[in-house]
Amino acid sequence: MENEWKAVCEKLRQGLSNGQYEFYVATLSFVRFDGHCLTLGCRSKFHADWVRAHLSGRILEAAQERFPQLKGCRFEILPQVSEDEPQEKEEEEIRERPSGQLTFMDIGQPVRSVFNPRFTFDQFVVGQSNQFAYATCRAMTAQHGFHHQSVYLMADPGLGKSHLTHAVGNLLTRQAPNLRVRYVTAEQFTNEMVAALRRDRIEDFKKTYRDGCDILLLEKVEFFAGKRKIQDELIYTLDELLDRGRRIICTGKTSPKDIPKLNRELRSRLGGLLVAPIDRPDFEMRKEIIRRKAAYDNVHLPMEVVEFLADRVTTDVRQLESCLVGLMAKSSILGIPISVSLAREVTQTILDYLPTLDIAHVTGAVCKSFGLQEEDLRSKARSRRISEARQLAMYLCRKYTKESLNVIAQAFNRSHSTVIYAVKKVDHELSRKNSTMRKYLEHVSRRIETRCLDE
Ligand SMILES: Nc1ncnc2c1ncn2[C@@H]1O[C@H](COP(=O)(O)OP(=O)(O)OP(=O)(O)O)[C@@H](O)[C@H]1O
Repeated sequence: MENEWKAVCEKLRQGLSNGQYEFYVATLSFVRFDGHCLTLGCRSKFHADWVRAHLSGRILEAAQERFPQLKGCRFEILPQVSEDEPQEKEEEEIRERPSGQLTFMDIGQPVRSVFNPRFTFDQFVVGQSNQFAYATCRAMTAQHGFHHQSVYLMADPGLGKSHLTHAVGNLLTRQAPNLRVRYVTAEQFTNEMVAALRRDRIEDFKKTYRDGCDILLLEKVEFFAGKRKIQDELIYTLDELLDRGRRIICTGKTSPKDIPKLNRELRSRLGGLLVAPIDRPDFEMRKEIIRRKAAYDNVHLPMEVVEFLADRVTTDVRQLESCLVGLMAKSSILGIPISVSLAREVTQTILDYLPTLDIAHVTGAVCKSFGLQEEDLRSKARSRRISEARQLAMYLCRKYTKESLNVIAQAFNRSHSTVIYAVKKVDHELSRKNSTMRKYLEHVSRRIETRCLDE
């Protein structure tokens, strides 16, 4: 049975960030499976609460593949026993403790909704980068709205496509329980169709999607690339739905025209939806996202920690969330307060997929962004543009590389006190409202991080 649980963990690993997996799933222990209920052990109430709030649906779904007949899961908070205490004593203590103190039911019932309860409009932070996407999704849920256009949400991973799609699903199923809202990923759609073909039930499959659906939420359409037969079926389904005035949300990482191996008709159907792009959040939005997510978990974060995280994690919101989750977990599990130094430790671990950067990476990215040559940064030139670029480069070398102040100073042909001054100056500029330095920083950081990911 434990091996079955290990397989479930592997499955869960695929959908989670490293941080979430290591902190929350790898630390769960298999306790028992009684034929209907899977009991898992947690290390603390925080651990159990968090898993319950965030992972319950996923765990149940993944475990049902391995534990047939599984109806629900139960979480027990395992007592922290020192290693030299005998096993029997531990078991006896557990038996003696009133059950209410030791365990609490979690998932218990089968999942009622496919929609993640955390993904609501209230929990979605709106800013310049996602305003239009938010508005189009909101309009879709307006009860007396005149504007019910179908939408194609387009964004890089981790920027909120699923969040908005689930928010529509959550709200519509609450507002109008009789509305048939069908949520499916392109992969699930494909699997269902293949299974229907195998079982000679393709007519049922078509009915489900064409007749049994008022709103179709279809995620990650790039999965259809190269799957001709599935694409043909999808075209008919989309046509039927749109002809009947049904609403559709599709999501994808790129514009439909850039999805490879998609047939022309499907490309044009998807391209005909209202395309709503989502861009990366800026610094202020990232701060608000962190604040709101921490507040949701009833965790107070000092402002300097919020700013540290928003500054350090610029790639996507999922990454930001992983760092926050890791930070809250580490603080709770170790029983130490949340601080910038703890945040630094956690982000380092979580972001260490970024290869170690050197000074050349950083100066290369700065020069590209500012249209300068590397010699300009080392030269005596003091024009405003070169000075700003040089100071930013020094600041980013401190942020991204492990080099000492002296090594950085030498690389720029300067003294180590000049580097300290540059870092302070950039910090000061960043703290100003509407700081231009912040824009430069975001631009160059993105260039550096994207380059890392490509390597
Ligand atoms: N504007 C936002 N406000 C609050 N949370 C956000 C926002 N954007 C993204 N998130 C959070 O970031 C995480 C990743 O978002 P989501 O799963 O929606 O990304 P996605 O674009 O669907 O990514 P993928 O293409 O990898 O599936 C989620 O936990 C989501 O709640």
